[in-house]
Amino acid sequence: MSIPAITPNDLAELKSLAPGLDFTDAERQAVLLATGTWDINAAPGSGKTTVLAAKLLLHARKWPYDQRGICVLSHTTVARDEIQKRLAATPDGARLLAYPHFIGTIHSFVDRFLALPALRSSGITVDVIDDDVFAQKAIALAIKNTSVWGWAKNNVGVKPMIGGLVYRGPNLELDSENGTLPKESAKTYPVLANVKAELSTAGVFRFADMFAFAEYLLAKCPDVKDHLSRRFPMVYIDEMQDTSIEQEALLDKLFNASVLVQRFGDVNQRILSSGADPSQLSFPAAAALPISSSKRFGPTIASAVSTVRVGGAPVTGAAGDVHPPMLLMYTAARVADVVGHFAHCVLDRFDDTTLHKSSVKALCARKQGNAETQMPGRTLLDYWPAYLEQSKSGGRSERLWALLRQPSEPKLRTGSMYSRAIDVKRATLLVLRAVKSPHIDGVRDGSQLVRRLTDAGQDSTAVVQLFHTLALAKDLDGSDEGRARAVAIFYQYLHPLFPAKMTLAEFQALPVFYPPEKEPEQEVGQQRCRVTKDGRSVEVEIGTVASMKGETHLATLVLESLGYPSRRFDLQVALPVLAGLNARDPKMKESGLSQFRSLYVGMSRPTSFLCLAVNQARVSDDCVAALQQQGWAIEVLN
Ligand SMILES: Nc1ncnc2c1ncn2[C@@H]1O[C@H](COP(=O)(O)OP(=O)(O)OP(=O)(O)O)[C@@H](O)[C@H]1O
Repeated sequence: MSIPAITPNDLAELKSLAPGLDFTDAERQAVLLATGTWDINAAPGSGKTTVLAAKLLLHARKWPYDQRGICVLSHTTVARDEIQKRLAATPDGARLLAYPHFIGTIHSFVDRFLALPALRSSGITVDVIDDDVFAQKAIALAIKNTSVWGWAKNNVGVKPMIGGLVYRGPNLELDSENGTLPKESAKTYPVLANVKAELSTAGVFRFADMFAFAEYLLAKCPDVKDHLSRRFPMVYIDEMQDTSIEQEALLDKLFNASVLVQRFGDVNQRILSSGADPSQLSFPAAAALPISSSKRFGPTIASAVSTVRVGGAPVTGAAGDVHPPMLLMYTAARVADVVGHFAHCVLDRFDDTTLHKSSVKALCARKQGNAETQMPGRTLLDYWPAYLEQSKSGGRSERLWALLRQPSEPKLRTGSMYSRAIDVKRATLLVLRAVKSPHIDGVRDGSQLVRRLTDAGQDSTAVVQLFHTLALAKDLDGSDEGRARAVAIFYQYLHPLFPAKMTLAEFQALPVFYPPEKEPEQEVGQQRCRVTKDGRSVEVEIGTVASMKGETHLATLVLESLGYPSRRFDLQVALPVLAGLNARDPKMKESGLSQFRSLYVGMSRPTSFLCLAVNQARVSDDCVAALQQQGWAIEVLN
């Protein structure tokens, strides 16, 4: 089946189809004109999605089939929406948004064309496909069985394993995404198999189940592959670097050799699918087409970013240099001031008009971890102790005063009683843990507290009263007086649960009650730091590298972190490479390479100002001198 080629004449039309965008360089032209199956390995800020959307626009103008379409697959709905938005801007492009074409995530493609038909043909109606919902229901069902309940009580890994129950492969074999199943001969195995079967009948699934049902259909009906290949003679895949080995294996089974597949991605930005060995992935093919120039930043940032790449050609900067990059060295005692200091540097460099138009962010590869023997600068929590992402997996705050904070705005207080209740229960659990109460062994979640105390024959009335009191109390966290009041409240209601002989003075001195490191007014939110200087303000958003993938910032602060499992500090290893003192170890293990890829993503976000923060104890004088010679600004925070 022939697909009309895009010609140099078509490219000329891009001037009017995509005004303001520049596709005149040889690399972008080669990608736009490429027919056949190709990989496109494109640098950060090169506008991968822009080139892909331009190519689709040109296809749309001459697409000859009304029963056969173009299939565009992405990983995230953000990328899908971006492509759809660009196509919707022209009448030709808008035609690609409907039958016979498909633009969507790999998951939605698998659901629509394979998994849901397979389930329907087995008489199963889907109620919900959601990992969290599944996990909750699976655990609740499984622990009704006394053997499982007892097992889960003694082993913290059991519940996540049950929550992760999933089907794998064409034979729908039972497995778990979060742990190892018991042996089939174990008495708990049939219980888990029944839980999975029961939830399947009720239509409750995990996302990954859909891949297994897709494989099931492909094995049962081999002609599905030919059918899909006829329907979609041209396939584009965006964000290819984030494809897992399982997804890649499935994609291979979907289309036959007649289909032209073009895959866009950046091998250096592969940071989401952890655990897999990237060398097993086929992207990018040896003969990939490059787009090596970034439209985001200038040559200086480009050269810094290039030094931490793990493969491919160096990125070049097609925009202009704005400010020299900066190395900010801090002493251990000042680690919590790094973000604020960076904010001052930003205020010194940019006017208010520029600041209003764009974002300023601080990012770190690692959110939290326990490596107490190492010097600060280990995780995001060292730099910004208030940072706690309420992650989907249900991780909750470990900081007492953040949990007890009541929004000052009455509007925000109404309707949030549920989450307030969760927070005060968690706070109570933290206090009972801090006193080493003998009654809370194995309690991991504040909401289990009352039940577990009752089961243990304790009177939990006072604990319930404490929850009520804390939920309604105001201003407990913001001042010494408020915090003293909170400590007194805890003591009043909880002291019967304390170990014998604990005095009030000992209780008051517990580290759990230490005041927060930052004054609350400096914390705009858990993930924002606002700094005011000479009447001007800037807000720095704080997050992990993974949460800021794909973004463009005005200024970016990259915070050093300790890798796991490498147990090495990312910038400590990377700075001598950046400074040109030594090359990256060619035998570096995957754990180290993944840290370099995170740095690559983080350092390639800013248009105008890149700052790297590192503990002064981990940088050599030679390194500082070499960076200075390259034009880097150096600051010390001590
Ligand atoms: N062809 C182009 N001409 C002019 N500007 C462009 C072009 N392509 C992209 N840009 C601009 O360059 C910047 C970076 O683009 P974009 O974020 O799409 O790149 P990306 O390849 O997705 O980056 P990353 O992989 O780092 O997330 C944006 O400000 C975008 O508007």
